Amino acid sequence: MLAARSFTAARCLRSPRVVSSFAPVSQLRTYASASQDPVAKFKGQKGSDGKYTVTLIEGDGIGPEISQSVKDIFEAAKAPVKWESVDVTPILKDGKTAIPDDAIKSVQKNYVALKGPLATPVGKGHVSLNLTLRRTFNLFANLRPCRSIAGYKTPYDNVDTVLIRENTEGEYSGIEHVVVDGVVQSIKLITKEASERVLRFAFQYAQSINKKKVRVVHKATIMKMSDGLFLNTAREIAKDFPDIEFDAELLDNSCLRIVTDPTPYNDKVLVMPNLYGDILSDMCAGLIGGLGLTPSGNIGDECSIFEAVHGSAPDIAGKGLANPTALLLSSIMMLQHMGLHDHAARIQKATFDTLSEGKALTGDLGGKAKTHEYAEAIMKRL
Ligand SMILES: NC(=O)C1=CN([C@@H]2O[C@H](COP(=O)(O)OP(=O)(O)OC[C@H]3O[C@@H](n4cnc5c(N)ncnc54)[C@H](O)[C@@H]3O)[C@@H](O)[C@H]2O)C=CC1
Ligand SMILES: O=C(O)CCC(=O)C(=O)O
Ligand SMILES: [Mg+2]
Repeated sequence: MLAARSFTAARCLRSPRVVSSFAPVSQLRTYASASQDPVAKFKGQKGSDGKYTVTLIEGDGIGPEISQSVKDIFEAAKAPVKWESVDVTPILKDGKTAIPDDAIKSVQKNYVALKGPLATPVGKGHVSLNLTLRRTFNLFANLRPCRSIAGYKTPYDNVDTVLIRENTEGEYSGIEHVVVDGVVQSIKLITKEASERVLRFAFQYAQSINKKKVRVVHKATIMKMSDGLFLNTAREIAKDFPDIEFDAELLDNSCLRIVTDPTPYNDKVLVMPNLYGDILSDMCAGLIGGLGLTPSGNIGDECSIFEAVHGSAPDIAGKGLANPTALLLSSIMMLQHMGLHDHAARIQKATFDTLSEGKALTGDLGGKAKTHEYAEAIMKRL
């Protein structure tokens, strides 16, 4: 018997219309009732000025620069969004790193946030605020689509991977301690409940974008109990989705095969524990031109936070060199999630047209344009 809080197939998508190459998240009805449906929620949120308030966490490093581009492009596109900027400088609560209350209230009130990258100190210092946000809001699935950009040449022209990463536990549970001097233990926590939640999301998502296969990526050969639980839960969930073909592959083999030829992965949704998804999503970004291009959505039942796959890029921060596309595509996923499909489609078309024209590319894509010049080229097309 699966956990009582599990989602049923009846709660999943009702409208499988795919409107864009990225994530039509709003078409997934993983919500118990219409009152929990994000699109219904957002309709109720429309202000008297016709705009929706969205929480904005600008982030560190290149975060403010790429956030500015998104804000400028949204304004030029007349997207009905009002930004509510919040500070997530961590506070200590009962000796643990926590997000300030004002930021939490803002995301809870608005149901949706766009987030720039947040830097995590290596070793000593606060724990990852990215992971803290995901756990704070129970954002159980991290959806990371990665698709070739038409006109931008890479060794593969037709990459179209969709990776879904368990987002609240696994290797990133943050449970570490010194056993004795010189011996440290780090616990990989896998629960059936969290596994079931993200796996069911993966099957529903596959249906919504017309992918016929779901593949679990794992190392249950080595981590027999933890990855074994994830894999066995997947086998159980798969029975509820007879129209979707299910299989499994070992992580190391997946890495080899994807970089050798990603094409066989185009008809699949890949779902996996936290660490594997973190690594594989950067690897997939490398197949299409780098981290400047890949978006993501942290999806929860109550609220969702959209962000790029990349980090704060300290090596190029403050120089106007950052590519804002990844955050912009994340904001397009966010608009789709809110049911604002027309605005999403317009901004997406202007972005892809600018990229394929190739005249105003940022340095990571071999161009000379500054962050704002690339953004202006997109705005001219709106
Ligand atoms: N979700 C998040 O907020 C994430 C935060 N981080 C944090 O970011 C910090 C830096 O991590 P790194 O390992 O350096 O990874 P990173 O993703 O920040 O950068 C890796 C490489 O990609 C380039 N790059 C990344 N985004 C780019 C963009 N938009 N345009 C052009 N080039 C771009 C960087 O210049 C760098 O050479 C760390 O403190 C890490 O904890 C890392 C990954 C995700
Ligand atoms: O939180 C961090 O420092 C890194 C997180 C990360 O790499 C990711 O979410 O992809
Ligand atoms: Mg990462």
